[in-house]
Amino acid sequence: MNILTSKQVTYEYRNAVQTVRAVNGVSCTFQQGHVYAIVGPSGSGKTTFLSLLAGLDVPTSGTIELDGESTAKMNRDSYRLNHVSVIYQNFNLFQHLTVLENAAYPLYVRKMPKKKADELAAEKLLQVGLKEDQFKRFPNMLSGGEQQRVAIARALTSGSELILADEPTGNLDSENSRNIVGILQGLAHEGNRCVIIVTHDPAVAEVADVLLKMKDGKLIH
Ligand SMILES: Nc1ncnc2c1ncn2[C@@H]1O[C@H](COP(=O)(O)OP(=O)(O)OP(=O)(O)O)[C@@H](O)[C@H]1O
Repeated sequence: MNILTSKQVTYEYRNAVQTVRAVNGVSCTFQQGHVYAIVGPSGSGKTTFLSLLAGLDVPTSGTIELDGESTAKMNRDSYRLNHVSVIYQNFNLFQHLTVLENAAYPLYVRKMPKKKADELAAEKLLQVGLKEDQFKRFPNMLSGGEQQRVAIARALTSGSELILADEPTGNLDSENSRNIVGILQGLAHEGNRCVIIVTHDPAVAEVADVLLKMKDGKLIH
């Protein structure tokens, strides 16, 4: 079943001197239960397209629909909170919260009792290969790859039906990378989520159910 649809989506970055058309008339559909990899050369518009799907930016023209309803008509905060989980290239962890609190954050927002939220978050942190003695640390006391795994654990606790990830294996060694790819694949195939990954990593592209190739802001076949 289609969960997300991009219809003729275009996005332009504009400033006083120039306009950059980063995404140019992209139409495609995304289904639950599938892993999608968006690949393409640097500057081809992958991250911009992902941020449009995530509701972080609004298309200059065209529409993005969730279950047939235009996201432009929805409250953007509630779209992001209730439907989408994003794993950012730069992790976007809260520096003043511990590793455990970062992973549990989506559950705190949903008013789950702290003890239960922390238990669930701990489970996800262990799943992505973090160790219990790291749970009370702050993000700046972890390596880049460890921070990336905290960001992935946070996406796992959120339970969102859409998981969008920008280079989720970018800072990981091959063993951790395989583990994360397996988790993302499991979320799609067993958890029936829709997983969309922007990647330069051939190992990720290889396991994707659908490969979307971008060039100069367009999807190519
Ligand atoms: N804030 C911005 N202002 C102006 N132009 C931008 C901005 N961000 C990105 N661009 C331009 O938009 C185009 C698409 O960028 P985007 O980051 O989406 O590409 P990408 O395929 O994700 O690249 P990479 O693989 O290097 O991360 C590029 O030409 C880029 O220079």
